[in-house]
Amino acid sequence: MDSRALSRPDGPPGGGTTDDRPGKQVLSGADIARVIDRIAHQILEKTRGGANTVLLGIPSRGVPLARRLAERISAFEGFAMPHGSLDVTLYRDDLRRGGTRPLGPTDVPDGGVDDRRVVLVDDVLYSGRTVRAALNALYDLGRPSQVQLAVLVDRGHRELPIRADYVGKNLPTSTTESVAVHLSEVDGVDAVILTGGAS
Ligand SMILES: O=P(O)(O)OC[C@H]1O[C@H](OP(=O)(O)OP(=O)(O)O)[C@H](O)[C@@H]1O
Ligand SMILES: O=c1cc[nH]c(=O)[nH]1
Repeated sequence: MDSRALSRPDGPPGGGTTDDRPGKQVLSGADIARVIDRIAHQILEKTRGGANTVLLGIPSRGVPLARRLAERISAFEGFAMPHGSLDVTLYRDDLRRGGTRPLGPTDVPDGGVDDRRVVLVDDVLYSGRTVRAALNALYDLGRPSQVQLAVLVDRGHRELPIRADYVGKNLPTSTTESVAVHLSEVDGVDAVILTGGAS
């Protein structure tokens, strides 16, 4: 994510942030909670009640999102939804372009990924390069029966033939804008902020 703007979770809906920094709040904390509930229901519908399914979040913010989805699915259906994390750092296509990135956690639930449906979870879908890296990382762990993708925000501008199965919010953006997802587990607040664009 891009962290150039911050806002408290329940700022003015649809516009303005609750502090002085630039950016437009496109999802409040309450909006994010509703979106997670919706995606949790959609996952249940498209996975025959979550059968043989594992949620794997892509660090950083995909991990708490996967955990929240699993918690909501467990609350709705009364079973423990397996969830974990999948680091993609070593599979990124920009590794040789310099800069260092800390490794994130890979934590696969008991039973692994072989012959199971894996739902990858991330906060933002943009070029699709992170998801490409996640697919390579995943297939080094095993052979899932199916892979699906859930994202909180799809901002367009794909550079690879990748699409999400579950989208919290489709957000048309320009390439000069940035989408910053803030989650309480990482950032202390829940909000999605759009920054940048033509000045
Ligand atoms: O579709 P893409 O063009 O790959 O962009 C989307 C990715 O960019 C952000 O991650 P980032 O690499 O900024 O790391 P972070 O999750 O640690 O913030 C975001 O969390 C997605 O994973
Ligand atoms: O705007 C963007 C683009 C990629 N990743 C993000 O988190 N935000």
